[in-house]
Amino acid sequence: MNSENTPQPVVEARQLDLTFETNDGPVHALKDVNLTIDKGDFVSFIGPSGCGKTTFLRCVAALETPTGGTLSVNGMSPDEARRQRAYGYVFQAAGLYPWRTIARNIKLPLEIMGYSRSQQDERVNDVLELVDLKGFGGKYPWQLSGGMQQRASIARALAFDADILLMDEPFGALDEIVRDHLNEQLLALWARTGKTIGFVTHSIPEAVYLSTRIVVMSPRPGRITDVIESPLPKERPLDIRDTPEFIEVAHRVREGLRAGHSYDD
Ligand SMILES: Nc1ncnc2c1ncn2[C@@H]1O[C@H](COP(=O)(O)OP(=O)(O)OP(=O)(O)O)[C@@H](O)[C@H]1O
Repeated sequence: MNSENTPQPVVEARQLDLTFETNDGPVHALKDVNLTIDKGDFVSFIGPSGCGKTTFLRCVAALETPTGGTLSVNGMSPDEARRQRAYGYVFQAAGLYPWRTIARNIKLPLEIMGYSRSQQDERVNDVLELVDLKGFGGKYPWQLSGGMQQRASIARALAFDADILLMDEPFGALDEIVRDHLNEQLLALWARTGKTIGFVTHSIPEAVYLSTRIVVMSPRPGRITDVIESPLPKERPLDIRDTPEFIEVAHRVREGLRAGHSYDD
């Protein structure tokens, strides 16, 4: 059998639990989370506020420590995977340093890691090209639009050429037209690089348009209520959103969200 077709698990969560102890008592952010993300998957996490989407991504990135269950990333503990630079992380806000040019923002983690000047320049050129920002390395963040800044922060997360990209609502603050454009570019980047992507969103169309699998979550305690395998082809022009297949998947996601939603909050 072709090894390309054999799923290779990248993230494996089994009975994952995380309870935060707070002054108001324990908060059960994740309960019994079982999920496998395979190499090359594009997995979106969707669910109401507080259902643990960010917490799950942060566990994968070793930014939080689960209180129960097991979690492995590339067959290692999340901590080991972090030391090996297994992933890049894109936050909700672009978070670029205003006093550094775009190129020097991207270089910062590479400088800290001791990359040579020529390696840094090479990586910066490569990632700026990947996010379609060639020629903007010398600009300061304030000289770029919000969408371009968010692309620059994706470029920074790609600087190490990690196989896994974790993205926490990266386009949430952008208007819909810009978001559509970035969604298209992200899909093209994913197709070109074959990276494994974990993506948090509140938008049903965004989740359905981007993902190979959609993980629907529900709060109190934060848990997975549905995992939807997308039947859509890998090639996805924006107008795929008008097809019956797309509308059907979106409908299933909406039903899943409704089932897990309490309107009493
Ligand atoms: N460091 C923390 N200490 C205490 N409670 C926390 C902490 N981080 C998250 N929580 C709580 O854990 C729950 C899950 O939070 P999380 O941020 O993962 O949700 P989310 O689904 O990403 O929400 P949103 O869509 O609003 O970003 C929430 O009830 C939140 O208040």
